[in-house]
Amino acid sequence: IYIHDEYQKTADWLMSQTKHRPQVAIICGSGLGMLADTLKCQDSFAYSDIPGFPQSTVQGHAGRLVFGELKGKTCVCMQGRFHMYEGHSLCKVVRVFKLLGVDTLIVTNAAGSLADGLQPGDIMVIKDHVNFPGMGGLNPLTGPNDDKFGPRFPAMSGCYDKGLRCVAMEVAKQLGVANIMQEGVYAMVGGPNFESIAEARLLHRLGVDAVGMSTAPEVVVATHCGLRVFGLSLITNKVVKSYEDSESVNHDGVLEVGRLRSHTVQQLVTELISRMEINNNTTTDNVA
Ligand SMILES: O=P(O)(O)O[C@@H]1C[C@H](O)[C@@H](CO)O1
Ligand SMILES: Nc1nc2[nH]cnc2c(=O)[nH]1
Repeated sequence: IYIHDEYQKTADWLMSQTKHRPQVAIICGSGLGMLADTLKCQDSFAYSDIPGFPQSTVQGHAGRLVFGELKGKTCVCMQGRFHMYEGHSLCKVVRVFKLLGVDTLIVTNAAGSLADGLQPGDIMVIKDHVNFPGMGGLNPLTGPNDDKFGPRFPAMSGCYDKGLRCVAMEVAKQLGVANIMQEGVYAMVGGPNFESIAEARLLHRLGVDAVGMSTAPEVVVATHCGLRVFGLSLITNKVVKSYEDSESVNHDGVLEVGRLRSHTVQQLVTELISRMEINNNTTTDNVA
């Protein structure tokens, strides 16, 4: 879907099918979809039944949109995301969430670590990103700008909300997992292949802490239309940076670490949502 009226049709269809009016949208990363199962009073829709929605094709991404309540907040959860490497035009479904009245977007992903201090199983709160495809012109905001959503030239400094990052660190302390959590910079590459050693070394030298194949386009679209954003990466593997290292990464291993840590990620996100203050977005500031 590309134009405002089409996003609106999708939003209207969803609002005709569910009484939930979400304040928070959550996009679940590889192996982290279990979060959606914890929503209370659920209404859920297969992507294939939602007018205008693309299909999710990757193992570990169920392809369901789940509405429900979490700690007194109404949420909508994408159990399955759309990746550029699946051949989707860069994902703008976040705009549907804006039209549903969502105030805050939470994104999670699985990522490989380049930083020495980040081990598999650690959680990285995303402080900032490098959108490699976006910088090269594969940007979801390419094309005529729709002023109803946001400005032609949106700023991206501060796109990962500082207040929410602070709350997340407090929550980690409260849950006793502060030792596995730190802030860092996420870089998106196009995928679907994992990094060559030379690419890994390049990313490391550029100051990237974790690398993955998603998130940045979603955050760009969300920031463009005025949503507040929180993001976290579950570190599922170390990116191989040495020619002496015989290890190699694979998607099953990524999903396995997701399974091992999904409960912790779920607790963190749930507690963060419980503590967050919501600005009522039913008047949708940027959206006419
Ligand atoms: O949807 P996310 O970004 O969590 O998925 C990551 C990147 C690839 O899609 C996949 C590789 O294992 O996991
Ligand atoms: N690009 C990339 N994506 C990932 N997703 C999970 N692990 C990795 C990784 O090592 N590299």
